[in-house]
Amino acid sequence: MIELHELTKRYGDRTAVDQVTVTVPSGKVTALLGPNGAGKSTAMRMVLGLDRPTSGTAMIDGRRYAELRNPLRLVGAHLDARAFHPRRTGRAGRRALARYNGFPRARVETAIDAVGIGTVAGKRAGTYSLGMAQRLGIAGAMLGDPSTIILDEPVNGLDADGVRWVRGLVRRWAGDGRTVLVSSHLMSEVALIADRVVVLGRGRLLADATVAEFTAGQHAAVEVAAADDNSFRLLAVALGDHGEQIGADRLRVHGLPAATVGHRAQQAGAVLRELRTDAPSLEDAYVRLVEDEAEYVAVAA
Ligand SMILES: Nc1ncnc2c1ncn2[C@@H]1O[C@H](COP(=O)(O)OP(=O)(O)OP(=O)(O)O)[C@@H](O)[C@H]1O
Repeated sequence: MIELHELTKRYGDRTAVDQVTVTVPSGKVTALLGPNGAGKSTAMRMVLGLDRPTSGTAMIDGRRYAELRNPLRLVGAHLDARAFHPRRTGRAGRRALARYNGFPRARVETAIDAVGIGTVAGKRAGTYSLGMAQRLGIAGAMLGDPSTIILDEPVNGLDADGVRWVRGLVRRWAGDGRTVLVSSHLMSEVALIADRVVVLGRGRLLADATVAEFTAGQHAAVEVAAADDNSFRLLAVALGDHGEQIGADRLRVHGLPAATVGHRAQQAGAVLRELRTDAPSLEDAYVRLVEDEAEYVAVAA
C-alpha cells in the first residue's frame, strides 16, 4: 500500500504537488492520470525517495522510502526508459543493479526472460528501441520480486504485442496481491488495465475512485439517426442545441436521455432509423474532469 498524506512539493513559487492525500491499495492496479505538468512524475519521485517533499509524507507499507533497508525488495520502479548507461549491455546493467542490492545473479536471468529480451540482453542498451528499453526497465523493477511496483508510462513505444504483454503483467501482479501504480496518457489503455484512477490537475487531487465510480457520474452518450432527409430536419429542430450533427443523417445528443429524444422525435413526426445509448467512457469522464478544472481555473483567475 502506498499512502500519500498532504504531500506537497514546491519548486520556487511553482507548486508541482499540492497537499495530495491518497491511498493506493494492494491487490489493485491504480492508474495515475493528469495532463502534462500535473505533478504525476514528481509524486512518483517523492514516493521513491528521489525528491524530498516540501511538506507531507509518502509511505510505502507504512514506511518512508529512505527508511527501507533493502528498498528494491519492497518496491520496484521504472520511470524513464532512457535512464540506462548506453554503452553497457542490458544484462550487465541489470547485473550491476542486482549486485548492488544483494540479489543472486539468477534473478537477473529470470527477469530478462520474463520481459522477453533474452536475445538482445547482450547488446548495448544504447542500441535498444524504445520498446526494448521499456522491457529492460521493467526487468529492473521486477528484480527484487517487490510487493509494490511503480511504472511511469510503461506502454510508450511498445508494439501491439508489447502492450498486451504489459497489460497481462500488471494484472498478474495485482492478482498476486501487489500494489501496482502506473501512469499513462492513454485512456483506452487505462480502461483496460486499471481498477482505480487517481487524477491530478495542476498538482491537486481531482479524483480518487474506482474506474466504475469514476465513469458513473457521467451522462451516457446518446446517438440518433433519422430515416430520411425530412426526418433529419425535423429531428434537428426538435433537439435544438442538444443535437450535434456527426453524419449526414446522424446527431449526437448532449444533455438529454434517450427516452426524451425518442419522445421529441415522435412529437415532431421524425422517423428514426436508430437510437442508441453508449456507456460513458473513461476518456469522456477524464476529459470532462480536466476541462472542468481548466474552466474553473480560467474563471477563478
Ligand atoms: N526539478 C524541477 N524544477 C522545477 N520545476 C519542476 C521540476 N520538476 C517538475 N517541475 C514542475 O512541476 C510541475 C509538475 O511536473 P511533473 O513532471 O511532475 O508533471 P507530470 O504530471 O509528470 O507531467 P508529464 O505528463 O508532462 O510528465 C511542472 O510544472 C514542472 O514544470
